[in-house]
Parts: sequence; C-alpha cells; structure tokens
Amino acid sequence: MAKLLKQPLKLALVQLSTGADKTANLARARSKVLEASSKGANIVVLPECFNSPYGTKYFPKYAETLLPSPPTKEQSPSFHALSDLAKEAKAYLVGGSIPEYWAETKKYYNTSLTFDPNGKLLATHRKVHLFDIDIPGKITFRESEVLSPGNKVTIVDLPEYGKIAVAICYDVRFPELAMIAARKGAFLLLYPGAFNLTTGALHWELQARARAVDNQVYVGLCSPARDMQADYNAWGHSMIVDPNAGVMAELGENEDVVYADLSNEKIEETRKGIPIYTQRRFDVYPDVSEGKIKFEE
Ligand SMILES: NC(=O)CCC(=O)C(=O)O
Repeated sequence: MAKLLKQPLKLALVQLSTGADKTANLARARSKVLEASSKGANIVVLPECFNSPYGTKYFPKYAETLLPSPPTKEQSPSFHALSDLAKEAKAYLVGGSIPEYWAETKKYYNTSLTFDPNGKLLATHRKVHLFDIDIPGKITFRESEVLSPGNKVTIVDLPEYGKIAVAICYDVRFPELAMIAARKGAFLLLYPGAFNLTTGALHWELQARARAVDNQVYVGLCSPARDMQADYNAWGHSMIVDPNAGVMAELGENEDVVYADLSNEKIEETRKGIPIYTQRRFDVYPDVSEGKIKFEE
C-alpha cells in the first residue's frame, strides 16, 4: 500500500477567542499559531470566521476581497496576515475561514485559505453547504440570506506529507465530500467550524468520528472558543480523531490549542484490521469519487 502520510506530523488546532475587533483577532491568531509552531506543529488550523464574530449581520461588515489573487493589503489584511504568519511559523496554515466579497457579482462567501510554510497560497475553499437550519425553540440560522455557496471539493497536496482535504463546518454533515477526498488519497480531513450549543451537543463529536470511521482517515474539527456574551455561542470542543474513530485529543470551551501526532502506521493498521477499502462493492452501488466532480485547482 502506498503511504498516504509520507512522514509523521504534529497537527495543532487553535480554539481562538474571537471578538468584534478584527485587528485584535488577527493579533491573537498570530500569537496562538506561533505558540503552536514553537511546540513543533507542522500543520496549524484556525477556526471558522476567525477574524470576525460569526453571524449573517457580520459577514458584509468584515468581508474582504481575495480576487484577483493575491489581493492588496487594503483588500485583504487577513490574507496577508495569514501568509506572513505561515512563513513566520514555518508551518502549513489552514486559515480558518473569513467572509469574502466578490465585487463583480456582489456576492459573499465563507472562505478558507491554506498557506504553505513559505507563505504561498495553496488552496481556497468556499463553504459548499450553507448553514440553513430551523430547530424550533432552539436555533434558526440562514447563512444563505447573505452568503453564496462555493462549488468545489478542496484537496490540498502538501509535498512533504501528502494530501489533506479542507471544508468548512456544515460541510462536515455531507459525507460525500469526505468520501471523495479520502478516496482520492487524503489522509486528513480538516473542518474549521463553529457549531452551537444545540447542534454541538447533538452532533459535533458524532460527525467527526463518523467521517473518520467511514473513511479510515484522521479528522480535525477546529472551533472558536465559547463566548456567552456573543450573539452566537460556539460549541468549542475542538478535537482530533484518529482513523479508527478514537478521539485523540479534545478541548473544553475556552481558548487553547489541541495537538496530536499523526502517523501513516495508524492508518495502515486500521485499514488492515477492518479492510473496507478493498471490500467496497462498486458493482452494487456507484463510487462517489468517480465521475464529474468539481475540484479546487
Ligand atoms: N457554522 C456552521 O456551519 C454551523 C454548523 C452547525 O452548527 C451544524 O450543526 O451543522
């Protein structure tokens, strides 16, 4: 079996406290990412909407312009902060997500940028599945009132390590994205996300472990820290799950960084023990990773 993960690595998820001050959010992100890299993290992840509060009324106010790429510092201070930070940390940086504005079409997106250790942009994922839910008496949320959906599966090739997939929060509920990425060779699925007190309690851990067990890959969910003064109370509990669906490390509600060491041996051992990878019956049902799929290039 070819190695999916070419060499062991340390993954870090930063459960960041975010507030209304974008400059302060960027500065805080910098300090926590550098803390993670100083502890040996090779890939560092920030949460969904790490530079702003999370909520439809905030998206237009905090949105930045990313295209044409690279944007100027005025168009996107967050792009430049992330690029500089990846370089300073000498680590791959999955920059959570930020609200993005397309001037030509007047559309907004929830967008994640991934940078390499030289500060080069490797991939852009626009949230494919918008968070539109209505649980009476608990939570109603409609991202689609403001945001437009992205339309690509995002797989990022990290030359020293192998392929990872990046998607955003509600995307985790759609197993097809994860399955496609895993069957195309990703060893790790990363989801910057901000579940809430209702759906977090119900499904946060379940979704992480489900995507791991379905695909026998590592999964990381990275949340903002919980802030009970904010309009939207994030669940927290950033976690890293192994290919056998075991929770390797999990945070509580406060700002902190969670780490785990990932190895190819764990993937191989899992797949050898329960060999669903060679037992699939594509003569009975179709392979979702084949056919017409739109990928981020
Ligand atoms: N920001 C989001 O997409 C939230 C998703 C969520 O809470 C869920 O239950 O799914």
